[in-house]
Amino acid sequence: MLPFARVTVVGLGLIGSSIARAVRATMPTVRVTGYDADPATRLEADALGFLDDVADTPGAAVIDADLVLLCVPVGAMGEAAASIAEDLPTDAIVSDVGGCKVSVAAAIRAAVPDATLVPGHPVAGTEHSGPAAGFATLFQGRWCILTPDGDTDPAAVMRVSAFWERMGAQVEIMDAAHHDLVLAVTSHVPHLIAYSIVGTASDLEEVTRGEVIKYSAGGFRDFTRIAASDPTMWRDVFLNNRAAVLEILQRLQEDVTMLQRAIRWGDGDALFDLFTRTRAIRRSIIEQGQDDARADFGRAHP
Ligand SMILES: NC(=O)C1=CN([C@@H]2O[C@H](COP(=O)(O)OP(=O)(O)OC[C@H]3O[C@@H](n4cnc5c(N)ncnc54)[C@H](O)[C@@H]3O)[C@@H](O)[C@H]2O)C=CC1
Ligand SMILES: O=C(O)C(=O)Cc1ccc(O)cc1
Repeated sequence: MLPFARVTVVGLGLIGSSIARAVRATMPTVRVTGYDADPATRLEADALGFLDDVADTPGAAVIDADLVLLCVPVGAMGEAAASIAEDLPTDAIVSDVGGCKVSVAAAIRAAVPDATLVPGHPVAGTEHSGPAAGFATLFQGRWCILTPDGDTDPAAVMRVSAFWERMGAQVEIMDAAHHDLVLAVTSHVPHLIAYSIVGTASDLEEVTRGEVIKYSAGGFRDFTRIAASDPTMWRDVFLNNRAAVLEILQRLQEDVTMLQRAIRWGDGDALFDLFTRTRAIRRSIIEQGQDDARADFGRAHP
């Protein structure tokens, strides 16, 4: 039996449009309605044809939904939830896909205090955004982390889990604060490092931009992919996962200082030991089958 019959996606970008496509591919009898605050995006989504209906207002989009998925930037979650509050059916489940969970759950909860809320985060994505960038297989073999609070109806959590599993994801239930710390280490700070190194390279006066592009082989090229990620989305992630990101950045700074000392004092053993340890981590990721040509990010254990 299907967990939901009428799903509404609010925010029709990379993730929202991928969910709509994945539902069509894996649960073809489920009706998917979409809404986006940007009229041009609504038109584009309609033309791409991955929805059964494109609504003109948020209220019309949710009026008979049994699952509403908020797929907007983290900083817009409260506003998006408020826009559906009046028309949300009392028995509908509200979920989201935001990359940080504590602040997002609080913003949604404040806007729809009586709704059944099952916050989520599919740990799957790309550096692209918008409705044309989505694809039906995005969540296959990837983790989706759900962060319900202790009071949430377990049946609602099970239905949202079943929904993600149908789309090929593997579900993990986690405390929201723990999610935010884990993702700060594995996703948020790595993105910050990429934004930072690509910015530094392009600012260097003695190296022309032309040379940066011409000689961007290997590692630097990988950083430029990450640093091409959506500016609105990532600004919001950093502003909404402040404490965890700052804690991990502090640790990183200490570790970089240690490397700086090792280089200054010619301590080759310290460098060699660290590089040996990090190589083993990469190898264990590959052995566990988490590597992927598209992106290494968030592949579920087999
Ligand atoms: N991009 C990625 O790789 C991943 C993103 N996420 C999360 O998914 C969410 C969406 O990200 P993307 O799909 O990549 O962004 P996107 O930029 O492709 O799409 C976001 C859409 O939300 C719309 N929007 C903004 N405010 C709105 C509002 N108040 N009401 C209705 N629509 C509104 C925008 O017009 C845009 O079309 C973010 O919270 C992000 O943290 C989660 C996993 C991966
Ligand atoms: O493209 C990549 O490498 C990513 O890291 C994708 C991604 C971006 C944001 C998320 O919250 C989850 C996954």
